Formats: sequence, C-alpha cells, structure tokens
Amino acid sequence: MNPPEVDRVAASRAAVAARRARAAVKAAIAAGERNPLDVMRTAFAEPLGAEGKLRVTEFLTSIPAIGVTKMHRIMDDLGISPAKRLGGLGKHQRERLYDFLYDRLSARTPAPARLVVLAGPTAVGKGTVANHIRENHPDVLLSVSATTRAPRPGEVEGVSYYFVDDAEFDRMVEEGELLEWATVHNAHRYGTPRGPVDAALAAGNSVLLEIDIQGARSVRRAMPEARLVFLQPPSWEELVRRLVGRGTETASEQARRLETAKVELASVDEFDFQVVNSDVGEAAQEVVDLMKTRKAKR
Ligand SMILES: Nc1ncnc2c1ncn2[C@@H]1O[C@H](COP(=O)(O)OP(=O)(O)OP(=O)(O)O)[C@@H](O)[C@H]1O
Ligand SMILES: Nc1nc2c(ncn2[C@@H]2O[C@H](COP(=O)(O)O)[C@@H](O)[C@H]2O)c(=O)[nH]1
Repeated sequence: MNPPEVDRVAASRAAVAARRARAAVKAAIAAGERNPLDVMRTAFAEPLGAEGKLRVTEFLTSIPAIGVTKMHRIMDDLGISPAKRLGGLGKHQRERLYDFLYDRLSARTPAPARLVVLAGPTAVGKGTVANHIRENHPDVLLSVSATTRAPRPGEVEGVSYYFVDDAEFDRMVEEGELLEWATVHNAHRYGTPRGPVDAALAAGNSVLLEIDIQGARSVRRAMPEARLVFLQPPSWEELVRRLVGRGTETASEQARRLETAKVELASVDEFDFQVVNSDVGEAAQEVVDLMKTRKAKR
C-alpha cells in the first residue's frame, strides 16, 4: 500500500470504530444502563469523544419513550437544529437541553405502577393505544370489560368486550363482580370484571384498564395505588377528525360524544399523568414505562 492508501484505510478504520462507540452509547441509554444526563455531561467535557459526537437527534431517540415525532417537537421547542452534535451545542442550547431532560427524567422516577388506568375523551385513541400495548407487551394484562352495547363489525367476544344483556349486567353488579362500572355517553353500561384484575395483580403482573373518566374516578376510590393516565389529543380539531374519520357513530351520536369530551378535557388535573397521543407507538411506550415492565425497561 502506498502512503495515501494507508491513510485512507486508517481513516476508514477510525470512522468504523467511532460509529461503533456511538452505537454503544445509544444502546446503553436505551437499555437504561446509562443516564442521559451523565452522557450529556461527558459530551460537554469531551466534545470529540463518542458522546460529544452523538447527534442530538440520535441521542434523544435512544431515550425510551422519545420517538421520532416527539424528538422533532423537542428539537423545535429547544431551538436546536437536527444537524447539531451534543459536543457542538452552544452554552444556551446545552442548558435548555439539560434542563428539559432533568425535568423529564425527574418526573419519571415515581415508584412503578402495577395497575394503570388509561382514560380520556372519546376518539382520542384509547382503544388504539391499548391494542398496541396488547400486541407489543404481552406481559401487560389488558382488562376485557363487560358492556351492554352491541358488538361492532370485527369485534370479538371475550377479546374486545364481553357483550352481555341488561339482566346479566345487573347480576354482575349485584354480585360484586365489577371493580367499577358506568353508563357511558348516556347510552350503554360498561364495567371492569374484578376477578382477572385481582388475579393478575396477585401474581405480580401489570394490568391496564382502558375505561372512561367516571370509571377512572371509581378505580381511584377503590384502589388508590392505581396510576391514572389521561390521554390527550394533539388538538381539538384532530379529536374531531378522529371521531368523524372512525365513522362508527351517527352524526347525532358524534355531537353527543363531543359535548361530553369538552367536559372530560377539563378533568385532566385529576390525573397523575398526561400522555399526548400524536403517535400511537410513542404514546403506548409512555404508558408502559409507567409500569416498568421488563419490556419497558428494554
Ligand atoms: N395517534 C393517532 N394518530 C392518528 N389516528 C389515530 C391515532 N390514535 C388513534 N387514531 C384513530 O382515531 C380513531 C379513534 O381511536 P379509538 O377508537 O382508539 O379511540 P377511543 O379513545 O378508544 O374512542 P372511544 O372512547 O370513543 O371508544 C380511530 O380511527 C383510530 O384509528
Ligand atoms: N367505566 C368504564 N368505561 C369503559 C369500560 N370499557 C370501556 N369503557 C369506555 O366506554 C367508552 C365507549 O367505548 P366504545 O367501545 O363503545 O367506543 C370508551 O370511553 C371506553 O373507554 C369499562 O369497563 N368501564
């Protein structure tokens, strides 16, 4: 090899080694083995090290529950260009990013919850987020409710709901089989069977209830250790779009649900956490992170 060729080979080896080192830092953050704040401190102390050379975009997306959509929102809010590397941030950008992560990580350190209630206004995407969790986190029990409403096309008995008539629902209430129940949208009754929830919790498993806001309040009274999550729409217009786009309600039923939604949105302060459902996968991950399941830690 002549000298320029030797230089090229050496440079390419160095580039591969640097890429590997950055990938190792990202993997350690994603696995929860390295605290992102420590990574930032190292990056600022050694701007040319693996941490310093990490792009802010890849640094943020390696943090659990920050996906691409949320990362772009954070970068915009903090006024950081996507081309920036951690080591190349200006003083004010560093401070903004550090403070943002400090607040976010401190808010995320409460004790793990075994019982999480996911509530929110109609069509915000509770069912969609819950289904995503069912498909991707089989270690979380998704409670199957009983309801007096008729099945919609595609809904499966025992998976979507237990579809029961009024007499059977009365019996379940009278015999104390329901952890909570409510008449939702002034139309049908829905309730959470107590048995499977108690059994899963007793076995040390995590349980998710996807129920309405009245139900969330009842669960809080019955089981104060439950953690209540309010799923927010990105905007009111998007909520209306989702309800209309779903096309499962008549125009008058949609109007009724939107009236209820206005009242429900005002109850957000009663909840322990808010999650904005802009992206289904990211919202689902945020909910699962509260449970600190094995999968969430990954
Ligand atoms: N992040 C998202 N982005 C775009 N569309 C979404 C998102 N999440 C859910 N949707 C869509 O919004 C509509 C309403 O979702 P879903 O039925 O899950 O809402 P819900 O909160 O369970 O409603 P309800 O309380 O009325 O049963 C569906 O068509 C779904 O595909
Ligand atoms: N209080 C409860 N609310 C429940 C339960 N299961 C579902 N729901 C809520 O009902 C509405 C309407 O659901 P849909 O499937 O008819 O669109 C929605 O807000 C659900 O979250 C329950 O067991 N208890």
